[in-house]
Amino acid sequence: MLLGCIGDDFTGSSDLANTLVKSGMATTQYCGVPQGRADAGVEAGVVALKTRSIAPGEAVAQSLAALDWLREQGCRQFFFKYCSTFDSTPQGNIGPVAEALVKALGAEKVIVCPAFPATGRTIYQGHLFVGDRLLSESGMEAHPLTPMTDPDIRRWLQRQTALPVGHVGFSDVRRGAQAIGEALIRQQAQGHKLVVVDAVQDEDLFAIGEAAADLPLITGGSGVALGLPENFRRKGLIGNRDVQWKAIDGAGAVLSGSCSRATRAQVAHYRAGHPSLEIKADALISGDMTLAAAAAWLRQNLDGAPLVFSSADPEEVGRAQKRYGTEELAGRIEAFFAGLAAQARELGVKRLVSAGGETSGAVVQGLACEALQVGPEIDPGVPMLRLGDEDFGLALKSGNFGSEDFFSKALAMLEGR
Ligand SMILES: Nc1ncnc2c1ncn2[C@@H]1O[C@H](COP(=O)(O)OP(=O)(O)O)[C@@H](O)[C@H]1O
Ligand SMILES: O=C(O)[C@@H](O)C(=O)COP(=O)(O)O
Repeated sequence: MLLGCIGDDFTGSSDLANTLVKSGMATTQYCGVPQGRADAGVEAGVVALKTRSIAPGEAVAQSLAALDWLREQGCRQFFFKYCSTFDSTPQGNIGPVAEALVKALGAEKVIVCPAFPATGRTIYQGHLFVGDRLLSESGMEAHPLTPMTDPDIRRWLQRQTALPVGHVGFSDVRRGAQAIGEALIRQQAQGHKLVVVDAVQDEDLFAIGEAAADLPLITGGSGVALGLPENFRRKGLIGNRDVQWKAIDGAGAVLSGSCSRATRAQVAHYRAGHPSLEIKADALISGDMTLAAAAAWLRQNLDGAPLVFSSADPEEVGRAQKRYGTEELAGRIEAFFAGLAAQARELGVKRLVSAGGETSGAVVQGLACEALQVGPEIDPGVPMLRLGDEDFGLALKSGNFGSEDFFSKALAMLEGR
C-alpha cells in the first residue's frame, strides 16, 4: 500500500476512493480500522471513520489508530479527507485530527485544501465558495450538526487548533507546482504548519498534487487527491487500470437521513414516482414509528424500489432539535437507519442508496461489512460500491452531491443499466 487515507465520514471516503480509482490506483475503502492485513495489490487504502461530529478526543484517537494501521501496511504518504464544505464545529474535528497527524508524522507544510471544483467548491483568498455563494450563504450555515457560518477557512481552522495556520494564495497557485512548492517553503519559514491553499479549477489541484509529491501528509477534499496518483506513476510504483463493475440484480431501496438542500430536492423528485415513507422526529421519539413498522412497510413495497427518509427542511429540523436535543435526535435517527439497512438486507434488498454522510456511516455499520470495492462513478464524488465479494451494491451519497434524479440513476447503474 502506497497511499494511506483517513476519511472522517463514509460518503466522503467513497468520494476520495472514487477519485483515486478513476486515476488508476487500486483502491479499497475499509469500514473502520481493519483487524488484519490488507490484501496484496491494494495501492491506496481509505479507512472510513465516523469522526466528523463526535468528541474531538475520540476523533483523534480513532484517526491515530487508522494511521497506525496504514503505516503497518507500508504506506509512504498519508491523506486526511474531510468535507469539501469543511464541515466542522468551532472545536473541531478537522483541526484536532490534523494536529495529531502532524505530530505523529513529524509533518511540516501541511496542505489544507477542501476545493472540489467539479461540485462547485472553490477556494479564493482563503475563502470557500459553493458555486457563486460564500460557504456561509450556501445552505451549509443551516446544517443540522456542523453549521458553517464562516467562509474564511483560515480563521475557522485557527479556532480549532494551536498550530499556526498559513495561506498560499491564488497568485502562487496559478503559476504551477514549482511556485506552490516555493510558497509552501516560505510558509514553513514563517512557522505555519497548516497551510490553506487556494484552488479554483482542477488544473490548480493537479499542480498542488504535484507540489505535494514528497510531503508525508496532505489534507483536504477529494479534489486535492487528483494529482497524487500521477506522483506514484512517475516513480514507476503504479501502472494503469480500468474501473470494473459487475451488474447486480435484485430489489433496490433508498434511505435518506440527509437534510441538505440537494438531498431534499432528490427526495421530492423520487417521491413523485416511487413509494415513500417519511420518518418524523416526533413519531420516532414517541414510538408511533418503530423500526419494525418501517421494515414491514419496506417489505410490502419492495417491488417499487421504496424510499424511507427523515430529510426535512431547516425549520423542521431546528424545532425537533430544540425539543429533543441535537445529538440525541441525530443518534436516534442514525440508529434507526442502521437498523433499517440491516433489515433491508435480510428482506432481500441487493441495491441500496444511502443519502447523507452520518446517515451512511450508520447504514454501513448496520450492514456490518469490513471493506467496500469501488466501482465506476455515478455522479461527481459518488461511486458505485460493492460489499466485499457479495452481490450487494451500495451508493453512499454526500448530502449536497448528485443530480435531482440521482436515486433512480444510482439504482439503475448498480443494476448495470
Ligand atoms: N428530521 C430530522 N430532524 C433532525 N435531525 C435529522 C433529521 N433527519 C436527519 N437528521 C440528522 O441530521 C444529520 C444529517 O447528517 P448527514 O447524514 O451527514 O447528512 P449530510 O450528508 O446532508 O450532511 C444526521 O445526523 C441525521 O440523523
Ligand atoms: O467532500 C465532500 O463534499 C464529500 O466527500 C463529503 O465529505 C460530504 O459529506 P456529507 O455531505 O456529510 O455527506
